[in-house]
Amino acid sequence: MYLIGLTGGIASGKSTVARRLVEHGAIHLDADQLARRVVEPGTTCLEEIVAAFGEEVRKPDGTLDRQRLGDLVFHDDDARARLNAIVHPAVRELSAKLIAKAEAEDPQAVVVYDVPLLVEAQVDHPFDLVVVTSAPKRAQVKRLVEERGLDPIQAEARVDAQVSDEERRAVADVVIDTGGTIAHTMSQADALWVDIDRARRAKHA
Ligand SMILES: CC(C)(COP(=O)(O)OP(=O)(O)OC[C@H]1O[C@@H](n2cnc3c(N)ncnc32)[C@H](O)[C@@H]1O)[C@@H](O)C(=O)NCCC(=O)NCCS
Ligand SMILES: Nc1ncnc2c1ncn2[C@@H]1O[C@H](COP(=O)(O)OP(=O)(O)OP(=O)(O)O)[C@@H](O)[C@H]1O
Repeated sequence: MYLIGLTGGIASGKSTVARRLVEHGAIHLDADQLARRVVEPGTTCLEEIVAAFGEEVRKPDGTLDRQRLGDLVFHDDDARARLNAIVHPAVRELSAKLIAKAEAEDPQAVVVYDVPLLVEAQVDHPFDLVVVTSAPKRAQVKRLVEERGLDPIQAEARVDAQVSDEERRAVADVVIDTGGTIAHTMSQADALWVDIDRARRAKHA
C-alpha cells in the first residue's frame, strides 16, 4: 500500500484533489465521513456527546443536531476540545481499521486519507506522503459563504478554529496551491499522481 495523508483548511479543496486522485485509481477515505459514522444513533460517542452538551444536541429523530453542535463548538475552544476528545479517538480507531482492510484487499493500493485535522488531532498513521491543499483565507471564507450558505461570521469562526497554513506546511511533503482556478488545481493533482505512481512502484519493486 502507498498511504497518503491529505489535509488542508476548510473549503481549501481537499475533496476536489481527492476526487482527481480517485479518477487516477486511488482509494479515498474521508475523516469527515468517518466522524459522522461514529456518532450515529446507538453509538457510545453520541451518548457521550449528549452527556457533555445536553439533550438539545439530539434531534427528535435521535440523530445528532450537527448545526446546533457546530454553533456551540466553533465559537468556543473549550467546548471544541471536549467534542474532539470524544470523537477523535473513535475516528482514529475506525480509520486504522479501514486502512488495514484496504491494504489486505490490495497490497499495491494507493490510499488517500482525507483528514482535515491531521495536524490538530496529531494523526500519525504511517503516511508515505503528506499532501496539503492551501488557499488564502479570503477564498476559504468566500467559498463557505457562497457555496455552503454560512454567514461570514460562521465562516471566519470555522477557519479560525483550525491551525494556520504555516503549521500545515511544516508537515507537508507536497503543497497544492488551491487558491487559483480549478484547472490549476487539477493539473497539480495530475502531476502529483505521476510522482505517486512512480513512488508506489519503487516501494513495491
Ligand atoms: C461540529 C460538527 C457536528 C459540525 O458538523 P457539520 O456537518 O456542520 O460539519 P462537518 O462535520 O461536515 O465538517 C466540515 C468541516 O469543518 C471542519 N471541522 C469539523 N470539526 C472540526 C473541529 N473539531 N475543529 C476544527 N475544524 C473542524 C473541518 O474542516 C470539516 O471538514 C462536526 O464537524 C463534528 O462532529 N466535529 C468533530 C469531529 C471532527 O473533528 N471532525 C473533523 C474530522 S475528524
Ligand atoms: N482552485 C480551486 N481548487 C479547489 N477547489 C476550488 C478551487 N476554486 C474553487 N474551488 C471550489 O472550492 C470548493 C472546495 O471544496 P472541497 O470540498 O474540495 O474542499 P474541502 O477542503 O474538501 O472542504 P471541507 O474542509 O469542508 O471538507 C469547491 O466547491 C470547489 O469547486
